[in-house]
Amino acid sequence: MVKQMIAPSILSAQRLNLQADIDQAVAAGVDMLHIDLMDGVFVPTLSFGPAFIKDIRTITQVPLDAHLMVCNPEHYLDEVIAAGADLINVHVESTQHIFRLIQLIHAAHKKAGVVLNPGTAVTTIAPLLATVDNVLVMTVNPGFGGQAFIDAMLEKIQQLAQLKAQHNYNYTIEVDGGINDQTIQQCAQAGANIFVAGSYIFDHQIASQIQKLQQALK
Ligand SMILES: O=C(CO)[C@@H](O)[C@H](O)COP(=O)(O)O
Ligand SMILES: [Co+2]
Repeated sequence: MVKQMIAPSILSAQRLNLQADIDQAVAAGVDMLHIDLMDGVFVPTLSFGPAFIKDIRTITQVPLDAHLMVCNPEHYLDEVIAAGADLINVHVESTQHIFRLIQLIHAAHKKAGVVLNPGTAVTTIAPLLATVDNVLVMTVNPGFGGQAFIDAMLEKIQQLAQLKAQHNYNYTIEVDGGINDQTIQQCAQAGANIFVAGSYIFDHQIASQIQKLQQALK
């Protein structure tokens, strides 16, 4: 049985009080921190760049999950690797050479994930499933925190779980967007193992929100 992991998305944390928010999340026992890189082109918003991952690396030992929402992810990969990300998630829609990127991430001894926008079918990444360590299913349209979970994504999670069981693949299934104490249960039942939550955690009392998510997974 794969471990269930909670990964707060620090996009929703207080920027001017980030270290305190991260410390609270880590003290509450989260498994990973999720960092959204946005370039204003692949998604209409700007967020953090690779240098930011490096800064976060200096304040915590918790594994770092880099979610690249950028065009030409190959331009940023070396920097993201050097910054200390542990899992690097690349959108299949963002590059013509997803396989090469997965190979480069593996060559750097990092975990490689492929991300699917809500409109992208699982069949698109069928040739990658034997190779990747993680499949990230976007459960909202990427670009913003605080959006509502798209229910139709549950079927995608189920498909990935079925394919994994059928072929004995090794990837984890991560969900990102609209995760709360209800949707986390639906995703877990569908077969997801890594749960990213931003606004649900950081818009309220951090420790108690994390506890509610942990409780919902029991
Ligand atoms: O990648 C993204 C958004 O594009 C996410 O990681 C968000 O940060 C999730 O925020 P919530 O939906 O949980 O508020
Ligand atoms: Co994300």
